[in-house]
Amino acid sequence: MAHAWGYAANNGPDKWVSNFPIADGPRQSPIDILPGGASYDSGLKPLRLKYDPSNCLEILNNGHSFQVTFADDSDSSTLKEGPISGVYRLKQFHFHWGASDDKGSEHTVAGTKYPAELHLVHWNTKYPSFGEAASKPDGLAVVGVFLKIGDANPSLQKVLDAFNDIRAKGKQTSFADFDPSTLLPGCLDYWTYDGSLTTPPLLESVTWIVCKQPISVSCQQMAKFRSLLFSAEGEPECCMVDNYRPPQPLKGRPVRASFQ
Ligand SMILES: O=C(O)/C=C/c1cccc(OCc2cccc(CC(=O)O)c2)c1
Ligand SMILES: [Zn+2]
Repeated sequence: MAHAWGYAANNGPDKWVSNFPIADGPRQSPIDILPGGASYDSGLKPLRLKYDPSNCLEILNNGHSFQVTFADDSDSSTLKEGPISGVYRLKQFHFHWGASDDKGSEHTVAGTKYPAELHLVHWNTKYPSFGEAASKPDGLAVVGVFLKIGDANPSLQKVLDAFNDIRAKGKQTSFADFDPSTLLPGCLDYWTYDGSLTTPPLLESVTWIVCKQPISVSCQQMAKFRSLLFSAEGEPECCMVDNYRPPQPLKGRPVRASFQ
């Protein structure tokens, strides 16, 4: 029977280690990023992101978050350069958020929590598939983008407008012609470190690329995030909020900055 992990007191991040012992591993994510502790690396290249909106397939409530899934059978939506070698294909993007605006991001910056965090998940094409790549130390590259309360984000609104069809766990609907680069900040300065998936199976296969500059989200748009449900149709309604793992021990890992 699939392990029913979640974010509640009885199955949340503090309980995951019992079924996923790697939760106490040497390269777990997220982390608290200390800008003063990051070392500028002039060898780090700018991120080279190329996304094709026609690869966008559907939007899904998976009971932990919602995700927008992309066709990954060609190199038409890829991440190259930055801290990685080779070509990584975009598989999906999703978010983590809080019950209130004072929390919700997974990574934090000198202890500062943002109300939400976007993850753009890419897999290394030296492996045959996402599933294969997910178990390799250089298998995945996730671009993290913080969301900060401000003006309404028109690009994000296109995603939120699909929520009525995916309110409950397991619901999905087609979602086409969306360009995820419209969710990126204007400045692509980043921090990078070796980490893991932030949900079970917590595989230590992620090169994290966390953008320094946040994108904007309005209070009303944050309320729309919180209208989703962890629960499936016919179950007692449970609002999808606080679906974030708190920062994990750095355990001596270097954090590099692409900027001074
Ligand atoms: O059996 C299952 O429920 C899942 C199996 C599985 C098997 C292999 C990989 C994998 O990845 C899930 C995933 C993908 C992308 C990001 C994250 C973490 C996050 O939310 O940032 C988790 C999941
Ligand atoms: Zn995530």
